[in-house]
Amino acid sequence: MSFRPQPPAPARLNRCQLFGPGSRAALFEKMAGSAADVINLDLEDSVAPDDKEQARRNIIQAIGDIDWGGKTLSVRINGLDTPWWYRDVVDLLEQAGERLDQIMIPKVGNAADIYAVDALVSAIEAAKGRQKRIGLEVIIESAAGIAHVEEIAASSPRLQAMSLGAADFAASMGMATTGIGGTQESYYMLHEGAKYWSDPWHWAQTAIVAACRTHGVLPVDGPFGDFSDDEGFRAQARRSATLGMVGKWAIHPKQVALANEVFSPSEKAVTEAREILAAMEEAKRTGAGATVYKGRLVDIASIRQAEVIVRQAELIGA
Ligand SMILES: CC(C)(COP(=O)(O)OP(=O)(O)OC[C@H]1O[C@@H](n2cnc3c(N)ncnc32)[C@H](O)[C@@H]1OP(=O)(O)O)[C@@H](O)C(=O)NCCC(=O)NCCSC(=O)C[C@H](O)C(=O)O
Ligand SMILES: [Mg+2]
Repeated sequence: MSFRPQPPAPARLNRCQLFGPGSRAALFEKMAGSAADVINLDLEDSVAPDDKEQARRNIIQAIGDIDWGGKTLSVRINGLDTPWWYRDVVDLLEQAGERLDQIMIPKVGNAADIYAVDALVSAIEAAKGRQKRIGLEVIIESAAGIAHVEEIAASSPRLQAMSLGAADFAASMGMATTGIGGTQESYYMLHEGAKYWSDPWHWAQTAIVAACRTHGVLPVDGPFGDFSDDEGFRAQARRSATLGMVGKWAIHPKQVALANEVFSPSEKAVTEAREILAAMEEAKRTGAGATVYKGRLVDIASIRQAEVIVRQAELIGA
């Protein structure tokens, strides 16, 4: 470990972030009743320009009126290149109640983007005497965002989570696809006449995970567009979980259970992790730094790996 220890990410569940347009207020109660850990009420790309003001009013009212239970409640504001974002922040913080937990900033390109929102949020919190400090989350979904991912992860103590937005990311990078996440037909290796598909999202995901883990931020996989393809969603989510991401967005309620399934450690994984910790306790007692568990090496690094799984299980209450 470096002299500067790795800070822990926020200790809360973030297995699934369920999105819904702020212009469809009839969905809000259903979102609140879902099994998602995080709710994202959207003011950005799922809301048509003519509906922006009504969507903002709907969200402000729903934050106070609806029982959101123990969920993290987040609102995605409009991008900083639009005329709407400052009014989103001002109205939300001046008019919405204390139940709001987080603001999501889309299409961030550098640390200054977060600084701008942080400054506005800080001023309104002080002026209005808001008691709860609002958290921020960001979407990496542009070439500039991924190029500056590390400074973005380090940008503000308010920053809680960072997602990959596959749709805008693909557009900004000029990727030859209209797919939102998942396997891309043309991204394959050819070996002896057989195709082997590769993962075009992998490098961006690992860059996000590394930046987030360095600065104590939760790394999250964004949307999977084809909500009729459960196995495609599972495969994408399993790759993300294997890389260190903690959860995934749901753009339809049927994706919530899939995300919760993938991002909750299985009973078998939790049992193994606890057994590894017990085996290492026993090894330490006898002065050993390594031992054998089920025919394979486990050592002090295995303790840290097992602790990740056990901590997650404890958050879920498993
Ligand atoms: C995708 C949808 C437009 C589909 O809506 P709909 O046609 O109403 O779906 P269904 O008829 O299949 O709905 C079945 C029941 O589920 C309820 N429902 C639908 N959506 C939601 C929801 N989001 N939360 C809770 N409940 C929902 C319906 O009311 C039906 O209920 P019932 O009649 O009682 O059975 C819609 O799902 C939708 O709008 N999804 C969210 C879209 C969104 O927010 N997009 C923005 C995030 S993705 C993005 O921005 C890209 C990203 O930035 C990037 O760049 O990658
Ligand atoms: Mg987007």
